[in-house]
Amino acid sequence: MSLKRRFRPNIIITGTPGCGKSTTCELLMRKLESDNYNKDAEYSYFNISEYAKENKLLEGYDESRKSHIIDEDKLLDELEPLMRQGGCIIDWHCNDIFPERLIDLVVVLRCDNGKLYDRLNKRGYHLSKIQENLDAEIMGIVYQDALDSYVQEIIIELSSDSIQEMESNVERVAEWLNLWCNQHKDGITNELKEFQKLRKEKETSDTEDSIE
Ligand SMILES: Nc1ncnc2c1ncn2[C@@H]1O[C@H](COP(=O)(O)OP(=O)(O)O)[C@@H](O)[C@H]1O
Repeated sequence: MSLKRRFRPNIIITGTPGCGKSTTCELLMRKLESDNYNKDAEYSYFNISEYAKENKLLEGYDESRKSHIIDEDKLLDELEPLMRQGGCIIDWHCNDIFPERLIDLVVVLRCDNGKLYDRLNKRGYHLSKIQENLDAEIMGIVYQDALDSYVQEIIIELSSDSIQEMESNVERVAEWLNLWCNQHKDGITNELKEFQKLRKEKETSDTEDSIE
């Protein structure tokens, strides 16, 4: 027996590499964990590149891109049960592999090309890899992937060119999480009551069966 509804939303923070996904997620997690903004908040952060490496969800290495290839089937097998419970903050440049029913908000971070060049150059990326990412950002590939996979209403594009913008993005996402929890509170409470009632009835009938 399991609850149909999740208690907290699942969100994807996505964008071209270098747009600021990890930094934004770290700041968001710190906000959610530290202040009294939402006492009930319990969120788990998944930096998918790291998570896939740690959990051996890789299917190879792309020598030309100098990056690991993630086994998406294995990744989904691992993540789905966790996402069904809600409260997952997913950090990945790919956003189109997750089932629509499990995603509540997709945040696409965008970045000015000059700034993106500086960030990727600082990271030591080869020029061809930098160019590939700059092209992807200009063409809005990640945003288009999101539009192809989810309804437009749950997708927001946020500029992340400066620290001030990143801080304001974190505030907005945290507010949205809080709002979602408030809006779904009644439905969840009712379902939880119903769930507990059904579980109690089942336990009682199991006990009666075992006495007979
Ligand atoms: N909004 C921002 N303003 C200034 N610097 C940023 C911003 N977002 C990220 N950075 C810097 O850019 C670099 C790449 O950020 P990161 O979060 O690792 O990007 P991603 O996870 O999208 O690859 C880091 O050095 C980070 O400090």
